[in-house]
Amino acid sequence: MTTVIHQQLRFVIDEIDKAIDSHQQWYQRLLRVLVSRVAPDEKDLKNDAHKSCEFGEWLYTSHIELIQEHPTFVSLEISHEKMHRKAKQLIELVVSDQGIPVSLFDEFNDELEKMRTQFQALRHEFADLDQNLDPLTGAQTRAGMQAELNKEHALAKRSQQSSALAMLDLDHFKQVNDNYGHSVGDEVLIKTVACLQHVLRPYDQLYRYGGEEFLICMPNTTLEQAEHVAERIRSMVAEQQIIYDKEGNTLQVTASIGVTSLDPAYSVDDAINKVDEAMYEAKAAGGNLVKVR
Ligand SMILES: Nc1nc2c(ncn2[C@@H]2O[C@H](COP(=O)(O)OP(=O)(O)OP(=O)(O)O)[C@@H](O)[C@H]2O)c(=O)[nH]1
Repeated sequence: MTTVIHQQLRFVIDEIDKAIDSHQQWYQRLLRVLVSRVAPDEKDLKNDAHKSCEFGEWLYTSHIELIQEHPTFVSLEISHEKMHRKAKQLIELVVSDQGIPVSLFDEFNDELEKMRTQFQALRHEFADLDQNLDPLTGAQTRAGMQAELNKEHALAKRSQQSSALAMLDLDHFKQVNDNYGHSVGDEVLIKTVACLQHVLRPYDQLYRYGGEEFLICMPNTTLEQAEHVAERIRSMVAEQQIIYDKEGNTLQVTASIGVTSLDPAYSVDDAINKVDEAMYEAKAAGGNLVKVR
């Protein structure tokens, strides 16, 4: 699991690096066309020039969930296309021996700058994610959690959108370690995160909060929706069969899950306390339950 996430993140980071590099070279060539009037590349004069550059070819054929719905990637896609359109206009003027209005050149530069900034922001974000992966499960560690939750909290405050938190703790996990061994316990943790990642959306955030405790942040999600997600997770975890020996014998585990909203009226710490209390309420009521606060 970890390897898959790590590889995906590395792949996206490499593509971003290549895109930054290839656009830098592309920009140098464009300047030669605009200043020294050398012949332009035919690709840059096409209406879909943004799809023909190296980055465009990758972007429009890639099916990586991680980037498809990412808000910065969506903005990047827009500024990248706009930038190529402006470049096409500049080249057309030069080719037809006309002067370039300052306003058009400024507009082109603005889009280029926007695109570069978005590339850098994405690169940082993915590199941070990669660095903060829990080596066992592939969930995020707590390292960047507080900052991310603060960001989400501020966004919820500004946009009036509701976000939700869930806390999941495996029931009687110590017994799994005691009865089947630590490596089976590890396998249970890996499988639990796989369940979580199967149910969660790409931009939900999943943190390993403690040994067998996970915190989930679901942006743009109502309390009711979050409860529904938690219920799906609970039943999926409970149904999962975990093989614990060579004969293929299996064990099952259950989880207690608390849910609360990341309410702008309360602090992030208050929300974490509330979701923790809800999780303990589920545990106290016998486990394998979802409780909402
Ligand atoms: N295999 C494995 N075990 C871990 C890891 N991290 C923590 N644990 C174990 O998780 C267990 C947690 O035990 P408890 O806190 O008593 O929780 P519990 O047995 O689930 O009891 P309840 O939460 O009350 O249901 C301990 O035995 C830890 O050693 C890990 O990375 N791998």
